This record gives sequence, C-alpha cells and structure tokens, in this order.
Amino acid sequence: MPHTVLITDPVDPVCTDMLENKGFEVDLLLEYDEETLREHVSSANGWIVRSGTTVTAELIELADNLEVIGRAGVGVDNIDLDAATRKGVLVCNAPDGNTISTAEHTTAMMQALARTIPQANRSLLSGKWERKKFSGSELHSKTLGIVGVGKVGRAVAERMQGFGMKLLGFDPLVSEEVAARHDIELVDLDTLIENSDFITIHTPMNEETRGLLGTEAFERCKDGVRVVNCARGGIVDEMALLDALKAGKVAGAALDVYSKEPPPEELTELIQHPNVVATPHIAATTGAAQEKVAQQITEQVINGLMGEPVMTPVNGMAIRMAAQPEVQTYLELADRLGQIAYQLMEGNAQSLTVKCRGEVPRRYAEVLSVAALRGVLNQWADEPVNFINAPVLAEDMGLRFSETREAEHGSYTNLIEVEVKAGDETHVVAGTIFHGTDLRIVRIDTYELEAKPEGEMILYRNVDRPGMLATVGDLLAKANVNIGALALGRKARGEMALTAVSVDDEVPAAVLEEIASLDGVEDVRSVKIR
Ligand SMILES: NC(=O)C1=CN([C@@H]2O[C@H](COP(=O)(O)OP(=O)(O)OC[C@H]3O[C@@H](n4cnc5c(N)ncnc54)[C@H](O)[C@@H]3O)[C@@H](O)[C@H]2O)C=CC1
Ligand SMILES: O=C(O)C(=O)COP(=O)(O)O
Repeated sequence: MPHTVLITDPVDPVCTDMLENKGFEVDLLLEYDEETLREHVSSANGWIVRSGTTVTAELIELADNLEVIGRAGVGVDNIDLDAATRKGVLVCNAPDGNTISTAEHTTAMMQALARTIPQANRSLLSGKWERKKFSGSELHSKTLGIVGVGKVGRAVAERMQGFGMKLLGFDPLVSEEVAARHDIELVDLDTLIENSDFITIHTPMNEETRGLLGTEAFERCKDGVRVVNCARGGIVDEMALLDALKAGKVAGAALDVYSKEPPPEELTELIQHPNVVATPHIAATTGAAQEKVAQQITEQVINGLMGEPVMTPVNGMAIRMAAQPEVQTYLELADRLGQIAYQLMEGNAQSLTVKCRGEVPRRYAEVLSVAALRGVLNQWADEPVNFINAPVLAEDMGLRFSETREAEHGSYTNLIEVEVKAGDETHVVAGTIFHGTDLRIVRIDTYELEAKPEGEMILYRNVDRPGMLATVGDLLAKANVNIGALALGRKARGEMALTAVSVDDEVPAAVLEEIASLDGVEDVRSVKIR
C-alpha cells in the first residue's frame, strides 16, 4: 500500500508533485472540522503543515500510522514535540528556505515604521494631503538591536548595514566572533534594550523568550523606541506593548505575528493603534520562500518515510546518523547486544553504557547507544521503541545511558560493548563484525566465546567438567528442541564456564527448570533475539 501524506496548510504545488512522483498518495485537506481532521490524521503516514495547523498531543495519539511530521518552515511551536517524540514520530522542518523573505519583510516593516508608510497611504486614500503629519525618522546612524542572532537576525543585520545602522545583538548561543563577522556588537539584553532606537525580535518562542520584551523592558528602553516582531507572537508582551504605545514610550511597532492567530478580539486595540503596522503572518509568504520550504520539507518527509537520512530533524537527532548506510550493521549489532544484555538481568536495568572500540567511528557512539537502548527497551516497554522515542522512554523508566569511545580494541578491529547495571548486578555483552556483515558475540561478562547473536539461545554457567553438555543436550533432545550451534566460554577445567546454545525452537519453561536444577549448572537464561 502506498504511503499517504496529509497536507493541512497551503504549501507550494511542488510538494504534491514530488510526493506523487515518488508514488505517495497525497491527502490535501485545507478546510476541515475537528472530526474530519481526526479521521484523516489517523490514516496518514506523513503530515506536512505550516503555522496554520495546531498539531496537538491528542491528534498525535490518534495517529497510529504516523511516522513523520514535516513543518514547511522554521517554527515548530504549533507542534506538540513532546507528544511526537514519545510516540516515536519524527518531526523535521525546513530551516532556511524562508530566511531571506522573512528578513526582507522585517526590513520592510522597519522602513514602514520609520516613514509611517501605511498610515500615510491610508490618509491619502481617504482624500487627505497631510505632508506635515507624516514626518518620518531616518534609519541612518540609528542603533538597531537584534534579539536572536540566528539565520533571520543575521540576514536582517546584513541588510540594515546598507542603511548605515549601528548593530547591537543579543543571543546567548552566538559568539562575539560570529556576531562580529556580521558587524554586530554582541551585548547583554539590558544594554541592547537601553541603547537601541529600533529593536527587532528573531528568537524562537519558548519559555525563556515568552514575554522577553515586557513592561519592565519597555521602561528601560529609549524614549521613542520602535519595535518589530516578525518571529513569534508573545515574545513581545502584547498588552505591555499597547500600554507603552499609549504612553508614547514606544513610538511605533510593526507586528507580523500574534500570541493567537488569527488575533482575537482583545488584540484589536493593539493592531488598530495608529502607530502600529500589522501584517497577517506573511513574512514567509513569497513565491520563492514557499517553493524552497516546500521542496526542502518534501524531500525530508519522503526520506523519513523511506528510511533515508533526514537532514533537518527537530526531535530524535540520532535519526540523522541512524539512516547512514555505513552505520546500519553497527546499529544492528548494538541493538542485539542490548537485547541480550537486558535478558541476562534479574531485574530491570538502571544504567546502560555503550563502549565503541577500534575502528567503530567516534561519530557513531551516540547513535549506537540509542540502538542498544532500543534493543533493551523493546523488551521492556509496552509500546514500540525507535530512534526517536528511545531516549525519552529511557528517561521515563529511570534508565541512564551513556557512551564512550576508545581507540584500543584488543584482538578485534571493531568492538561494541554493552554494559547494563542494576544495583550490584552488572552484565557486559561485547560483539564485533567480521567481514563487514557477519555479527558475532565475542564476550559475555568475563567469558570469551564466539556466537551468532540471532534467534533463540539458552545461556548458562556450568562447572567445566566432562558430561555437562551431554546432559543438557539430552534434556533438549527429549523436548524435541534442535541445537543449531554451540559456543563455550572457558576459563580452566573445573572452574565455571559459560555455555551458549543456539536452538531452533523455543525451549519450554519446564526444560529450562530441569537444566537449572542440574548439579553444577547455574544462571540459566533463555534469550530471544529479534
Ligand atoms: N513571521 C514568519 O513568517 C517567520 C517567522 N520565523 C520565526 O523567526 C524566528 C527566527 O528564525 P530563524 O532565524 O530561522 O531561527 P534560528 O534558529 O536560525 O535563530 C534563532 C536564534 O535565536 C537565538 N535564541 C534562542 N533563545 C534565545 C534567547 N532567549 N535570547 C536571545 N536569543 C535566543 C538562538 O540562539 C538562535 O541563534 C523563529 O521564531 C521563527 O519561527 C521564521 C520564518 C518566518
Ligand atoms: O517558518 C516560520 O517559522 C514561519 O512562521 C512561517 O510560517 P508560515 O509557514 O508562513 O505559516
């Protein structure tokens, strides 16, 4: 059956063309009530949205076939990321296709504010000729404060430099050197607020940025400051802005975004304030930007649904690495080692460490730890576990995980070790890949042995003395269980050895008990590798 991709916001037709060319079914649903949306979501494998759709936890919960949500743009604050991550749904965006259009809209807003263009236009259209009333302000030599020196912030900086503005920037994640490359002087937020003639916002919306410019900030601003928000509504506190406009502290504000969209009744006074220039979230609405974001996001959604690398994940960063072809065999090995290690435990694991040795590249360490986690959690959790939800489910279950990488590798050119612990109990299962594809377990706890990590196995420790294997073999034969392979991890005659028996059929619990009751046998485990 072909995959279905649901589209619930207007996106450039290139999106539909690309999906159909790849054999996907497109479900274009631009007008809907909640019930209709629920029905369509429940059968979608992929879902493409812009800012107009709110992707709630409830919808994600219903979407049992959903694998990927693609945001044809930057901001993902309309998507319940936590719910998507827990359900193992990949969320990706198109982070730079609309940067230029958004920066251009921001600069247009700044000029509209400085020269009161919309107000003057309205006045003229109403039959007036008010040349004195619309005396503007020059941008040249003024200070522009850029809050959020990311892609759009930098693109705005480049453009406003051409107007001869002095640029200040505030962004906790950007270095002075990077800012200086864009002729932005990096300062703290207070300095920016106190020294800017214009302030423009370009951060994401999150708990840290909500209300970033509020009553207190406006009090510290220069008299007559002008404020532009083309990022997200609510980063500038709308009611505080209205008060500051009414008090004349803020000379003008240009808004493309609102805390609720479309803006509700209570924002009418702000939007209709004579010194406000307001647009209906159109900064990214140009033919060029829409074509770019549609193309970018469709590529990512197709890749996500086809198991190819997704380059712009917003959650589950491991997915980017997990889809690389050269890492697949290592992932399989780490997953199987995780499965085995978990099944050796008496109780539930509390920590998991993956050690990569030899020629296993350093960049794989993190994704291999997620693969081993997936192996562990797929036995433990009630829900399906994948690369997206494994870390968050581990956290929920109190399982700490980490990874290390060591160049030293002993006898093997590549080696992955998975260690699980709970209290005093520790198990280590190590494996290697021979000839690029051949997976082998090479150590279990302190026993060196060589076994294929596949199918059903029974593992037990026994005194290393004649007759032990024959007795176990006899019990299995009587239960009509066929032995496929055997591996012995020996220390010295008379000491405890580890025996790994690969069997073609599941070993009945009663037979396992019989083996466990044999003299000289302990720690019998049945291990199933999927
Ligand atoms: N109005 C519209 O149609 C559009 C709006 N946007 C919005 O514009 C904003 C910026 O987009 P991009 O530049 O593409 O994103 P970006 O991710 O490239 O840049 C965001 C910057 O904000 C910084 N930042 C994060 N928290 C901060 C804080 N507390 N204080 C100061 N800086 C902080 C980050 O370090 C980053 O450098 C986003 O909110 C995005 O959703 C983007 C495109 C179109
Ligand atoms: O990319 C973003 O963050 C935007 O806000 C653009 O939103 P839109 O795709 O125009 O609904």
